[in-house]
This record gives sequence, structure tokens and C-alpha cells, in this order.
Amino acid sequence: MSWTDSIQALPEQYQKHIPEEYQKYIPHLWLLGAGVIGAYLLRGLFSYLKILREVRGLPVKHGFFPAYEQGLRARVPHIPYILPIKDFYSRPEWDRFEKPRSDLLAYTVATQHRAIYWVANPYTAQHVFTKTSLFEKPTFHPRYVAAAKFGGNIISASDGDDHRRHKSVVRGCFGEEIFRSAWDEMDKTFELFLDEDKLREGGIMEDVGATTIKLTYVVIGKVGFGHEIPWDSQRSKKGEKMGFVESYEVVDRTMLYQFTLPLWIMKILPTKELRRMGDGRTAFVGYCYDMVRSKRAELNALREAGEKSKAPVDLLGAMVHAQLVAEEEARLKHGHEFTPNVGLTENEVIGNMFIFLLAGHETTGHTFAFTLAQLALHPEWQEEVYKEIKEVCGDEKPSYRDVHKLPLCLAVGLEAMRLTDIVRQLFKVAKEDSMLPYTTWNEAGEVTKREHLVKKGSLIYIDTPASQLNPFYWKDANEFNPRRHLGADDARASLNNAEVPFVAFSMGPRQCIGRRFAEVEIICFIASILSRYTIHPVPTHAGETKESMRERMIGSAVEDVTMTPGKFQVRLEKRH
Ligand code: HEM
Repeated sequence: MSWTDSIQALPEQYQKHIPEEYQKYIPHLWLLGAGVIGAYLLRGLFSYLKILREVRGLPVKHGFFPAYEQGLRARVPHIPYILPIKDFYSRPEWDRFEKPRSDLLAYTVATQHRAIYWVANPYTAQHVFTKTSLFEKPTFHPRYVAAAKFGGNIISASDGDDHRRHKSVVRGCFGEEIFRSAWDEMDKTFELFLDEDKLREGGIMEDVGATTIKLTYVVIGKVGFGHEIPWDSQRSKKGEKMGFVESYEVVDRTMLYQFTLPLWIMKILPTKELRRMGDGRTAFVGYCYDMVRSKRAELNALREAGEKSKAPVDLLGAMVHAQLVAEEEARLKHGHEFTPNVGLTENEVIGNMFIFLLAGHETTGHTFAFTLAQLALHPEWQEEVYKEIKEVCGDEKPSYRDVHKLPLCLAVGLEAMRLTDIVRQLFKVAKEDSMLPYTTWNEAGEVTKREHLVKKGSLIYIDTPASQLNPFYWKDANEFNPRRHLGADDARASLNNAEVPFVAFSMGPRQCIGRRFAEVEIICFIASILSRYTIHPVPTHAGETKESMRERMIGSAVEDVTMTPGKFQVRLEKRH
């Protein structure tokens, strides 16, 4: 029997469903299918060989699937060559670069037809972030596609016109009034926390990560959406429509599902939890639309009455306000009422509010937790910060007017973030062929500066945690030393004054637009807590070593959407 006969013989049970006159084509279909698969494999092979040539000269690791995705790599098992998690991810993060003695690594991933580079050099990172003619944001990446689910937004916007359009409105949100509001709300929420958790006179802060995330969540609820969020969660009765606070809480708690599952899946699958997620999303989006429309009507009414509106003190109001300003400017420029394509659509305003909720509190809440852990382990820095607060505020309670005078309060937060980076993976794609600088070193630690030719289309992953632990750039990289963020004049921590480029907020035109907002929250929180309390670790047994406590408090953190602290306690002792 020839091989075509045998192919024809194989799917016999299916053949009877196919009209007889077409049965003779079956072998051709098989051949066509085999040809398509063969062509795909051949293309894969050629592209793989091309990539191997491109990455020659660098330490290279191979894998079949992209086993480096944050949120995935800490959860799935290591399967050599198929899902080689351990080749792609290490803790401490610098280890992966230390062993091959290079702060630039290359990966080939069979399912991705492009070279992939990992950067752990802060200057290379700065180069990639700021050379916008050479590198751009890969908005095709699933992370950004998912983030656009609730409406186009600044984080998912492509570099250039689209990003500029979003930024022109979103930038308008982050003015002095909003920063003051962030301070005042953080201050109020800190007092609420002391009362609710009965810690006014000191005591054990039970689950530090869960508490600090609540603090920033309450603050973004008020400063983002203008709503008072209670300390404890709310639940509507069966059959009742969710109120804003409950829907906000449901969406926030299930953010990963909200960005990955379509609404109809949540509605049809018969699990209570998924249906609750879907109901939460529907209610939350509805409230956002109502809020945007009523804010717009309110501000428009003021404009028509010829009254000047006050700068809003919540982000949603500020965004609607900034949108109206963009439309007004276009009107003045073009001289007519109709202003199409100016600023953001209503859908995009909602999309950006989701981003504020996503980016605006988990990041800062986790930073607070790691900062408390570092301070508990370094009482000497608590005293330094206390001295700064006393010199600036005396016996007065720290307030927003002191925000520029408390650099060390901010620097402890930045240093905790350097040692435990929060966002962790930042991506770029090469727009052109260009040279990427990097460093190698020999056994004796002698450094050689090199360059590697990166071809157009390659993916560049900035490994922010490893960049911030690179010992060839950061002096005593594993030491907790907040002063390294203050610059030579020991003055400002916030103006990229660190001893080498600090990449936790990214850099260049796509750097974190909420950075100052986060910084104000950090300064307020640290000044509030350290002006009144000293912070202490809670050992599990007498004589527990500092190393063991560090491991429990910081080393137990796991990667999720952001770096998430494990459960640990600290003890607050009231100062007298
Ligand atoms: C410690 C706190 C924070 C950290 C570590 C942080 C970090 C980052 C990083 C690394 C990026 C770049 C992301 C990328 O390129 O994919 C980013 C972007 C962004 N962040 Fe933050 N962030 C923080 C707080 C905030 C806050 C409080 C807000 C808003 C209230 C915010 C809003 C944003 C927005 C809107 C972007 C997109 C900027 C753009 O693409 O132009 N972030 N953030």
C-alpha cells in the first residue's frame, strides 16, 4: 500500500460523512496541512538560527516558552528547556547575572521569533528608557493589552501621539492641590488606622502588608474618586445593588481577573465568586460613568455662568477638569464649539481611572510594608529620621508645608524600594539596530565595558530589581543606606539624586506619572509614624537572628502584579 493510500485509509470513520466526489482530495488536504506545519517549523528554525547569530558573544539561555513573566515565574514548576524558570529567574535577583559575570543576558524562546535581552545595568536601563528614537514601549505585550480592557489609557498608549494625548490630560491631574489632598488624606487615614487597630498607645501591627495596603487603598478612594472608604469592608444584602464602596473593593481585590477575564465569562460561569466579580465590575463602571458625567455637567455649568472653577482635589475631578481645559484651548485655537479628537473620550477617562486604581495604591502600600520592615531591622535609621523630623517640625505635627524639608523620610522609602523592587519588569522593543552598552567582569572583579549590537524588533527587559542591586554601580549594594538617594548636597531625595540611575519608577517620557503622588504619601506616612513611635521586629523565638528576621519579613515576599510582602508583624512603641 502506498503512503497516500494509507493516509486515505486512516480517517475512515470520517470519510463516510464526506461526499464521495470529494474523498479523493483527502490526501491533498493532509499534504497541505503537513506543508503548513513544515513551513511554520522551518520558519521557526530559520528565525532561531538568526537569533542565535544575533546573541553570539553574550551568556545565553534557551527555553521553549517565555518562562520569565512576572506573576507566573514564581508559581509554575521549573521544567528544563520547556519552562526553565530557574534559568530565567533567581532570588536574590542579582544571582542570575553574577554567575555568568555579565549584566546583559540573552534568551532565546522558541515560541517568540525575536531575541530577548535582560538588562541589570542601571546606565543601560537609563539609555533604553530615554533614547526614544531607538526604543519604544511594546504595547502589543499582553500586560498592556489587558490593561486597556476598561478603556484606552496612558499606560497602554503607544509612544508618540497616542501617549502625548493621554499625558496632556493625565498630567493635569497631578498638581499641587492633589498632592496636598494626598497628604491630608494619608494623615487622616493614619489616625483612623491607629483607632481601628487600637494602636494609639502602641502594640503589635499584626499583618503589616495587609494593613499598609488598606491605608493607601482608603487614600486613593478619597483622592482618586472623592469617596470616603471605611476601614472595614462592606457587603450588600442578597438582591441589593452594590454600593460604590463595595464595587470598588470587589474590583480592586480581583484586579488580575478583571484584566484577564471577559465580563460574559464572569456572568455565565456558575461560581458565586466570579458572578460577584462581574457584578462588582458592572456596578463600578456604571458609577464611574455617572461620576464623570455629573462632574462634567457641574464644571460646564460653572463655565457657562462665567465662574472660574476651583482646582478639583480628586483625580477624577482633575481629569474631567483637564479634559475641559484641553477642549477650551482647542475651541480658542480653532474658533468653533465642536472639538473632535481633543483630549480623551469618556471611555478613556474611565480607562485611566482604572489605571489610577491599579497603579496608584498597591505599589505604594507594598512600599510602606517593606519600609517598615527595613526600619524595624535598622533602628539607627529610625533615629536619623526622627532627628530630621524634630529639626523641621519641632513639637508640631508634620504637615504638607514640610513636604520638601523631609528628604530622609522619603529616602528610607526609596531605599526600601531599591532593595525590594515593586514593579520589577519593564519592557521596551528596539525600533532600530543599535549598540547596547553593558559590563562584564572577571574572577578578580575587574570590569570591562562592552557593547552589543541589538537588532530592530528585539525585546529588552529591564530587570529593575537586579539593576538596583548591581554591585559594580551601587556601593555596598546590599546595605540599607537611605543617604545614597540624597545626592551630594544631602538635600532632595526626589529629583533622581541617587548615586546611580534609580529605575524603580522607570525613566524618560514613560516614567511613573504618579511618582510625586506616591512620594508625598511616603513622606507623610513615615513622618507620621516615626514622629510618634519606634518600630521593632517581633522575633518568633528568643535570640532569633537579624538574618532570620530579614528573611521572614522581606525574603518571604512573592511576585504578583507587584512584589507582595509575606505576612509579618512589627511592634510599635510610643515615644515619650
Ligand atoms: C511606589 C509607588 C509606585 C511605583 C514603584 C510605580 C512604578 C511605576 C513604573 C515602574 C511605571 C512604568 C510602567 C511601564 O512602563 O510599564 C509606572 C507608570 C505609571 N504609574 Fe506608577 N508607580 C507608583 C505609584 C503610582 C501612583 C501613586 C500612581 C497614580 C496615582 C501611578 C500612576 C502611574 C501611571 C498613570 C503610569 C503610566 C505612565 C505613562 O505611561 O506615561 N503610579 N509606575
